[in-house]
Amino acid sequence: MTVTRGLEGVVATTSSISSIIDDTLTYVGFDIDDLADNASFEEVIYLLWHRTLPTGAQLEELKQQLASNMALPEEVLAHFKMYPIDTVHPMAALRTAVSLLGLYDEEADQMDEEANYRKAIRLQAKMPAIVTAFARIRKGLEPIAPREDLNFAANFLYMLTGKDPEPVAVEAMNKALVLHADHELNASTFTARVCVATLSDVYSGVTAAIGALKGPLHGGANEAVMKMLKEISTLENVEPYIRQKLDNKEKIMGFGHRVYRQGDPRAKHLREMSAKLTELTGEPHWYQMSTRIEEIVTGEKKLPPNVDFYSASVYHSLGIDHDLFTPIFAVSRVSGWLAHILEQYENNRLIRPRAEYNGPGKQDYVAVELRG
Ligand SMILES: CC(=O)SCCNC(=O)CCNC(=O)[C@H](O)C(C)(C)COP(=O)(O)OP(=O)(O)OC[C@H]1O[C@@H](n2cnc3c(N)ncnc32)[C@H](O)[C@@H]1OP(=O)(O)O
Ligand SMILES: O=C([O-])CC(=O)C(=O)O
Repeated sequence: MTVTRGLEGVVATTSSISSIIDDTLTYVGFDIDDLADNASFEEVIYLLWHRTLPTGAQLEELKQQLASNMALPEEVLAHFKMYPIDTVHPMAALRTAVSLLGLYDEEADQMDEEANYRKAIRLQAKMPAIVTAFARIRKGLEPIAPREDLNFAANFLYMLTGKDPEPVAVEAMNKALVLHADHELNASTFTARVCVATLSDVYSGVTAAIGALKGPLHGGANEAVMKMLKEISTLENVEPYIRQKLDNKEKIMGFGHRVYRQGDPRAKHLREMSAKLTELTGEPHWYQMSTRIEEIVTGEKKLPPNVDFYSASVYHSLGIDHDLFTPIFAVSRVSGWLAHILEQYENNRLIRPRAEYNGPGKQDYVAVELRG
């Protein structure tokens, strides 16, 4: 047996959703740069689920379906109020809430294509409501109902704060959602596909994927980047802090990637947004520290920043609590997970690799009373 640790380079499926070829990312053949500059997140959801951009009428229909499915069942809101809110991470709350939603969806175990599509709409729509409701309830605030007149990005910000969001904030949030929507067979998407390849249900697939995204080697890195920036705290402190980490062979969060070699094409969009938003909020030091970190890490280790690095200072500038950064990633990436789940069902085969055994050789059973 040949063991490929971390399945590096292993091609486990075909997919028509997104591709990474020579460090270029496309969704259904559309370059991520083109989509980041021009597309709404709702258009991207449609693209990932239907493999074509929507007509005006199709887009309106999807927007309406999303807006009208955003509200959460009372049972889920009541559940949040029972959590030990001082210790629960919002990603854990999100994971549990998605699993819980499945209990209140009468179609949860209905496996035909139409029912699965309806569940995809409901889950996509409810993710921002879950994240924002939990964020408010833990502060003793009431959740805010979504507004049908706002787009997806604006609704997220509105449900979080209760205020009409500034156009610049909506634009940034929309772009961040577009950039995070899908990424070929990353760890959380693979997790979702493994789960539903047993013919388990959509809620189980998304719950499993949230668990995988939570880790700091994957989506959890964006929160870890902000923690690092806060620890560094001044521009002068960047160099000694980063050099000490590198000397200790510690990883710098937000750098490196399993697939990209020259760089993550999404990072430059987030870098630009970080420059603009930190200037607008009067906190340009977050951007200045970030670019200095980038100079040192790319210089010393030849490791470029990934999508998580500049998203930290972008979300911070939007006034978002740092432990909500990874849940926001999930609010976007659920579009990709759902596309992959539906694609997996279309042409399913159980995913079951092998392990090379390296434990003890053959042993004889000894009764418990005779064991030393
Ligand atoms: C949305 C996303 O999931 S993007 C990724 C988000 N994760 C992070 O930002 C966490 C930091 N980065 C990492 O841990 C890694 O680069 C990963 C997990 C993204 C990719 O991991 P892998 O492909 O398994 O690479 P691996 O961890 O084996 O690293 C290869 C080498 O580069 C080094 N390296 C990789 N990333 C970093 C980093 N961020 N800082 C310092 N060194 C690093 C490793 O120490 C290793 O060095 P060695 O060969 O001398 O031992
Ligand atoms: O593809 C990966 O391994 C991680 C990543 O960048 C993503 O999921 O967006």
